[in-house]
Amino acid sequence: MTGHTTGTVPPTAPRPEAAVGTLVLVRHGQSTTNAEGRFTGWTDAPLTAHGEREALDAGRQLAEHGLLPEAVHTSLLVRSVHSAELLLREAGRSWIPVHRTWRLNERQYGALTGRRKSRVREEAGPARYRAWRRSLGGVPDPMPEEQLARLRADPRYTGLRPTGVPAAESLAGVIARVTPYWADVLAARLRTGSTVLVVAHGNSLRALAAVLDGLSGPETEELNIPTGAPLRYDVDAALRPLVRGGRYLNPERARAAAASVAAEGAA
Ligand SMILES: O=C(O)[C@@H](CO)OP(=O)(O)O
Repeated sequence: MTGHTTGTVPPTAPRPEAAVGTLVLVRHGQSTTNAEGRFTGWTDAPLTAHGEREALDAGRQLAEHGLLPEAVHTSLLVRSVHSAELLLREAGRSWIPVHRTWRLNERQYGALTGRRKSRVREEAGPARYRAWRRSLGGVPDPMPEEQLARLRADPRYTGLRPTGVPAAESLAGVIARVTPYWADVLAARLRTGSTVLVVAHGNSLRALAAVLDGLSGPETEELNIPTGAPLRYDVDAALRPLVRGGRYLNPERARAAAASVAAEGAA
């Protein structure tokens, strides 16, 4: 594994003039369940070798663009934690402060957790499958009790009491839990002129983008975020993105990969 060492530390690139802070969003690298085409949600799935390479590559891209974060925010799920570690090692920024929160966790996919997307689509039909997967309000059936009890007993979720781990979530629910983290933590850091990195999940990042860009329901439904592709948002003093939707550091790769995410389950 390579990494930047003293002497090869890349320079910080200047921000566009109107920008106050920079937010970089990265979805974790490919996980084993992504590779198998299964819903993952709040379960822990390790990165595949390909996913590790994606995380390293994201770190290289950040370094090449002089995008050097001053802090990183991850979920409590290991695919996000490990991706951030690999990325930061490669970017020469392993030493920056780390903040972890359940608010950035993937959507709780309830009864769909662990199920093959193609099978669910076949059983439920494309319209219900799409509503569960991409609409704002679609909530899958609750997670079976035993599985939910195990998740609720996980020490990493002690901080969630008294409301507890949800049995299933809609994207609107994810937006509701991500919004306070945006307003109280991320926005506050960006206002001080920081470059802030968030390494999280397809749906928690869709939620964050929906808040940042003020996306409509249909726009949110169309949004798909590929693994390991850094998405840069420069924000002005009112924390509005200078470019709506942000800019992928590698737009061509990101466009193709987002189309594959959208098509998951249909092949
Ligand atoms: O399975 C999941 O938890 C998510 C992200 O991988 O899937 P989807 O993209 O279908 O929302």
